[in-house]
Amino acid sequence: MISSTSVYGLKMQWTPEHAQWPEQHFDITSTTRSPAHKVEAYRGHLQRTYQYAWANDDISALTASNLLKKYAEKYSGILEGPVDRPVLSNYSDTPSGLVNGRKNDSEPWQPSLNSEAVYPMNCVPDVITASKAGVSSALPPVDVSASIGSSPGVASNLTEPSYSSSTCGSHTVPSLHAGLPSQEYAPGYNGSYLHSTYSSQATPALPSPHPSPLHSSGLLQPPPPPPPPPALVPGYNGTSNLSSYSYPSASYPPQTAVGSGYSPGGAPPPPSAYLPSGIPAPTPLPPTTVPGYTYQGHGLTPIAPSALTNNSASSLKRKAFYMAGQGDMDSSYGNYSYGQQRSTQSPMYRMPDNSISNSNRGNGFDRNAETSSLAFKPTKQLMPSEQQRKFSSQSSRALTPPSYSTAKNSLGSRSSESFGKYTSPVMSEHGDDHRQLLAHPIQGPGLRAATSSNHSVDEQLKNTDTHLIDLVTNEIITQGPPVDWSDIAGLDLVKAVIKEEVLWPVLRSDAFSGLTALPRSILLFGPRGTGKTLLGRCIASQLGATFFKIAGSGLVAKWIGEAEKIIHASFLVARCRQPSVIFVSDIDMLLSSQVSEEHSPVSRMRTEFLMQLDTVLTSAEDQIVVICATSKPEEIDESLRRYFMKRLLIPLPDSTARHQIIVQLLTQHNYCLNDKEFALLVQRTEGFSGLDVAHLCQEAAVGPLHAMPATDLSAIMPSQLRPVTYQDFENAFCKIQPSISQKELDMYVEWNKMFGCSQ
Ligand SMILES: Nc1ncnc2c1ncn2[C@@H]1O[C@H](COP(=O)(O)OP(=O)(O)OP(=O)(O)O)[C@@H](O)[C@H]1O
Repeated sequence: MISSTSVYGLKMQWTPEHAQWPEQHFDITSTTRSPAHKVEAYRGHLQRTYQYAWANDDISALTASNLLKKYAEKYSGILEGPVDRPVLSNYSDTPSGLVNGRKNDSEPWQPSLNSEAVYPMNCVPDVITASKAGVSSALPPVDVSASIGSSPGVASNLTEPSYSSSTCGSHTVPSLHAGLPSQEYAPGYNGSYLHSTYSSQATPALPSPHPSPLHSSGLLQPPPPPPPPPALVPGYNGTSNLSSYSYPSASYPPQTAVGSGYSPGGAPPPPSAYLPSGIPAPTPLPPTTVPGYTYQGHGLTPIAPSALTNNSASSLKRKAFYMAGQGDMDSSYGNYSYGQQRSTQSPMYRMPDNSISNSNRGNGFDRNAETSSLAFKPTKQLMPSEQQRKFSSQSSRALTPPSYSTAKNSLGSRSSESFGKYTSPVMSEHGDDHRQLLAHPIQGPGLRAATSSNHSVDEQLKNTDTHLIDLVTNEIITQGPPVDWSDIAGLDLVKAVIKEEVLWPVLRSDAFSGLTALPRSILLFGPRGTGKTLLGRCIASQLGATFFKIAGSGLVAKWIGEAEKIIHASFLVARCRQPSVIFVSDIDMLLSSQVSEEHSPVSRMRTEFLMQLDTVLTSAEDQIVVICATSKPEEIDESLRRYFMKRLLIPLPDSTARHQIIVQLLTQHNYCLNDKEFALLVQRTEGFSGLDVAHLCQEAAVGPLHAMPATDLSAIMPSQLRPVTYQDFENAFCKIQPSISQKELDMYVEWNKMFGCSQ
């Protein structure tokens, strides 16, 4: 319903077209609206919206008239005021900008809803009074609107709506008075509930910053507060987020256990930038204090523990698990706390301990797993001086394997301590001749040293029959020129295995000490005369060991009554002459499964041998290697094969080895053979053992002698003999035949497949 009334003689009729009045009267020449103009247009839009609602309500003409009169008086007073102030404007710009409503977009746009831009309302009553007194003429809406330009709603609503309806008035009034500060508020009030930081825009949806005059006069009931807009504050999600904070109430007990900076004395928390003015910042929950986890910040006081949430409790449980259960593994986290020195107990920071026992030194392997853990201990740093001296001094007497020549000086040597450790002082004290024979010819000064560990051996040696010692010294210990690897033709695979698995564990017992199954006993099996004994001598030479050669056949045939004692004495002396290599040929004579009589000499001999062998195998300190050889491995009791950790087949020499053997043997003589004849010799010696080839060469070498008249043999010089020719070998072949049958060879191959350790 459109109502009309007459106010001061003016016939006014309100129509919706009035809402478009600002646009009709503004001097809009530019198509690009200034910010001010945009705001005014938006305000006009809102005004029209609410005015339609108001216009549809029935109000009395008297009410409309009174309201219009009242507003006319107000605004006429303002217009006639002495100072042209942007009271009603949302702009804090110059008046010129207010008048034309233009503002360049490039110019800074200042919000009006701040304390500086709002004109104090204490001047309004004055101007109203002055208006009542001197100005009675009603101003046309045009003039009023022009003066207040930015408030079309006011200009077009000089006739106050009825406000009888609370439904529409509740929204209309705030919009009408958005820029009208009330004198009921303090001058400093900026008209906003929000902090000045966030009140950058005025929006109709905002709750009324202050009650309208109609509210103050009781004409209107205070409208229910509208819900706050969700996006009033950029980056701040309304009040919903605020609810998640623990706003301390007035009675909130002061935090006494928070660190500095959080007002431990109960002072109010500093205001937060994201909170309205006057509202203290939410008191942060005190950080949880983990038992055992000393969180000590720099300059912060300890934080009292608080109840743990499920998540934090689970996290602490995991941390406690790692701290307790896996402390050994990664205790660097669990045991480490701020302000605490890194513990040396942690393997991560554990420094090499030079005070570890000698048994753990030098080999790079730490037997004490509990203490070593994951720490890497450089071998060089932990190599004790005594170990270095031990192996550096071994070069004086040990022959290093040729292929390991680079290690010869550093590793292929033995110290005097190692020899002296097991050298019996009895030999030097008593001065017995037979005991002096026990001394190794190249053993050196180590014989004069003695340690407490060999006292038991010395006592046993004292109690041993001197006859046995003499026997061992004269018959068992074999002295001779050292044998080099190059002296053994062929057998490359066997030699490599022996070097790797027999020699080095003895030469570097420290490095191989962690292994429990060191091959201290090996079995060489194969045809006779293939170099088994030669290998034994070579091993002893490379180790610088005393070589004990015990012939099983001789024990049984020659010393059957004393075989048991001879074996005992041999091992006893071997312990005194370490390192020692005990070579037992024809071991099948001792370990044959055919021995059935329990208390026979052979049985007792075997028992003694196995007992001594077991002692060697279980002793970590003895440097004794037992090498047994047999050409009848199939006769060894199968229950005793386990005593030999390595069972190596020593086959017949191949063509290359035979050629090498022939050359080696002929170099001692004057011979005349071309390559073709050498090739024929190699070919014709197929199936010969090394010993057979040696016999062939010996037979061929005596050919020149056989050609000499018997009368000249007594006076002829070796240089006068003719050279050995191929014809001599032809003659030798008539006498020397292969000693190994094909059947035997097949047996070795089969046995090697079943029990051998090499192919
Ligand atoms: N591989 C070889 N290289 C050089 N010479 C060898 C080789 N094999 C055997 N001989 C010669 O044969 C001889 C006998 O060798 P050796 O005694 O080592 O054989 P064996 O296998 O021990 O014999 P048996 O089983 O009868 O004891 C050696 O002195 C050597 O001259």
